[in-house]
Amino acid sequence: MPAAGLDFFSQDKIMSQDEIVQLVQNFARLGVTKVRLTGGEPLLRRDLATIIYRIRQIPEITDISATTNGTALKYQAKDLKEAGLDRLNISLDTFDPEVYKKMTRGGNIKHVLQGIAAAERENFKIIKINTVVVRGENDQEIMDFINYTKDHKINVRFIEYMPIGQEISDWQQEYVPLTHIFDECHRAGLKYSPLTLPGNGPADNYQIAGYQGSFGLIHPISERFCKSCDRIRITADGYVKACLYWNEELNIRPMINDFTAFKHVVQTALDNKPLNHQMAMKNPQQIISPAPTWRHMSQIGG
Ligand SMILES: Nc1nc2c(ncn2[C@@H]2O[C@H](COP(=O)(O)OP(=O)(O)OP(=O)(O)O)[C@@H](O)[C@H]2O)c(=O)[nH]1
Ligand SMILES: C[S@@+](CC[C@H](N)C(=O)[O-])C[C@H]1O[C@@H](n2cnc3c(N)ncnc32)[C@H](O)[C@@H]1O
Ligand code: SF4
Repeated sequence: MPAAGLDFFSQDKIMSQDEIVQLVQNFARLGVTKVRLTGGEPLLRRDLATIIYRIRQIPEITDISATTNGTALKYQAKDLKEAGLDRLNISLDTFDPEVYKKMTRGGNIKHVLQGIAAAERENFKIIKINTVVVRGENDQEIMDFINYTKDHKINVRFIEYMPIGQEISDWQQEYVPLTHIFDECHRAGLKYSPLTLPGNGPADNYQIAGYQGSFGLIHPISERFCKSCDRIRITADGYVKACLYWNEELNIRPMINDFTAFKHVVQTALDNKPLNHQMAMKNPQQIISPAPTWRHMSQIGG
């Protein structure tokens, strides 16, 4: 979220429930089997559970997950599970209330911890915590997160800070290579082994012997995973965004009820998708320019 905040879209600008469900049906016809509801903040949508329930009725969709900041989860975890949500990823970058407040620009960590506890009670297939490691902010807490996995059946994923949007100018100051986490484990004498978990994302997962939970590394910068990228993003206002780092967006909202035109837009977005984000990293200003479609990470959803 940028320091200056963001305006909420007006109601007519975001896709309706029927449009979202039809959009997923179209993607199911094109072979998509997995859906993630992210944000913005998905739990701000009052009809989220109904959307999940309706997506659950699409036979081709075998995996429904959501990524949330967790603050409203204590009220909604049960409904989301009952609606058919399989998996939940919750963002938590720190255990320190003051650092949390600073990193989230005013958030209250108590609500998130209550949300995580509510989710744990609901028996989701898996709960993951997303922790973006930012130099000088939370990189001192890596062992706290590792230790958290001892008694929590949760997968903590350390994510390399990615320069998206305005943050791009100073990203190297914020960035911590994730090999640092292995160093910390070695220093603490902790032995870890690789692990396979439910999920479709790019994380490499590990578990420390005897711990209930596990940890994962998502390293878009130090070790690119673009070669295996099979994700396509649709923004809340109905644009196809084929790559996190790519500025191009195609408006698919007008084609939702015209499958041939819909398919054509998806194909065009995929044809135009960059091979990888190397160029963006090398010379970001050239690629991610403040074009009309330019968005912050908090608007794309990861
Ligand atoms: N550059 C890049 N980063 C990604 C991509 N997918 C996920 N990430 C990073 O990983 C973070 C967590 O992603 P989530 O959307 O919570 O889930 P995931 O790990 O991809 O998916 P699952 O493994 O299915 O849980 C995102 O916020 C991004 O920082 C990708 O395709 N490209
Ligand atoms: C952008 S948020 C959107 C969903 C939801 N509002 C939330 O807070 O989880 C999705 C994920 O993106 C990750 N993220 C945000 N900014 C990032 C950055 N600059 N680099 C890498 N990951 C980032 C967060 O950890 C979060 O888990
Ligand atoms: S192609 Fe884009 S979205 Fe896919 S992994 Fe690479 S940077 Fe991420």
